[in-house]
Amino acid sequence: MLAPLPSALTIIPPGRPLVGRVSPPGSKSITNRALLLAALAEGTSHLTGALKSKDTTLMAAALRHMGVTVEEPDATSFVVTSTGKLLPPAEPIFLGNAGTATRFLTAAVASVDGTVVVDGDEEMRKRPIAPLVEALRAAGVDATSATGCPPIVVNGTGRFPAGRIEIDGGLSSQYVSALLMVAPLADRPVDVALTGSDIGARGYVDLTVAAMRAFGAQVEQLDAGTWRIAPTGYRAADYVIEPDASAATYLWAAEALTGGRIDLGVASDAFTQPDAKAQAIIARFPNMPAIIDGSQMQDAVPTMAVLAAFNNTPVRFVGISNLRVKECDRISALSTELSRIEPGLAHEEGDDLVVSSNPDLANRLAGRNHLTRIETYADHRIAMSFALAGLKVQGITILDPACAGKTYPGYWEMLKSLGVEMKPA
Ligand SMILES: O=C(O)C1=C[C@@H](OP(=O)(O)O)[C@@H](O)[C@H](O)C1
Ligand SMILES: C=C(OP(=O)(O)O)C(=O)O
Repeated sequence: MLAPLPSALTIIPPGRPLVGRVSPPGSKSITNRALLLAALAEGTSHLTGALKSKDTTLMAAALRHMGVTVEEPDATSFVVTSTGKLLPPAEPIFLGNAGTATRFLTAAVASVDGTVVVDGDEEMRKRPIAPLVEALRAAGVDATSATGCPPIVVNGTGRFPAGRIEIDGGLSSQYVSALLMVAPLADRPVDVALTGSDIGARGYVDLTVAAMRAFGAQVEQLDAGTWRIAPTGYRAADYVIEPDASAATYLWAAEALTGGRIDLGVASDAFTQPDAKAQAIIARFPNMPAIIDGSQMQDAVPTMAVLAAFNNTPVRFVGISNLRVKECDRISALSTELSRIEPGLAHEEGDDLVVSSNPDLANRLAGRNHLTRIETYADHRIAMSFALAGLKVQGITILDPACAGKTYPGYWEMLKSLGVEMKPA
């Protein structure tokens, strides 16, 4: 048994194709949207296929602190009962390093009648939220953040302001999703309009609109950068959450790297999440393209970057500057940790990541008997993606493997179920 997880885990390359059936957990993005929308709806909503992980547990706990009943009848369901109004919590709401929960709630609590402090952990306190706070302020919400990052203090009046609200989603699409989701609570229509640069991962906004509609919202897209939201509020719903596409990328990559066959029980074209686009690129391994634009599948970049190290030809990842403000600076983390496996295996060029690639990497490093200790920076995706390198290279040792629990608590057990041996280091 791996539980409790050790402080470091060495992956033993299986030396054979990985074959088996794995059900990825529910989508983090959709679970945290559905939890919030159910909390803003009057009545009881049943969410099934949900993710239970650190990020969704923190969202559920925050909603409970604001008067919502969130029950957990089994490992993949939430039953949410609400009056449709969030109440002021007795204490600051703590959201760890959950970007979705922090950004979505910062806007949602503008509908509370009272003061809410939205806070996160040390890493979250470095992740920018100023564009969202500024947009709320310009719309008339009393929201402040001393540092441009959490904590944020929101003094709500019990009503979200109607009218036009402008937002620069260049740094994070979550700001746009956050405003869209609170908008049906106004007493007149709200137009959410993009300013400045386009949003990176537009697919996440599409996910938001789809979830809003499932909970009764009326959203009209006026043009590429403007959405009009009717003052309908939300109604409770029974909502099925699809599996997590970002989690699926590790399985697609494990399959590609080992020449295996892993049945996820869901076709790659059945996902509505943006990261599912990575499947077509991963399927081209070991002939992945020379340039990969990661802007529309940002959370899949760590997976593809580690895979690229074993590709036939070098890969340059472009359109990924937002990766610098995720759980850690992922461009720097990927470059540093790939180069720990072999010096020069990756480097940064501006905000691009260039992976030198070496199809013979596993053979070249085969005789090596020392451990390569991969720093994971409290970032689940760095931990999970570098475990893939351990399927081919001896001695890959993942520090703080428990950080995978942010979105995929069963990750190490899943690898074990496919026959991958791991030992504490
Ligand atoms: O809306 C969402 O569910 C998400 C949007 C993306 O973040 P940004 O919009 O900050 O790029 C993504 O990286 C994150 O994991 C989930
Ligand atoms: C960036 C991520 O998460 P979030 O922004 O929701 O913390 C992620 O899951 O890769």
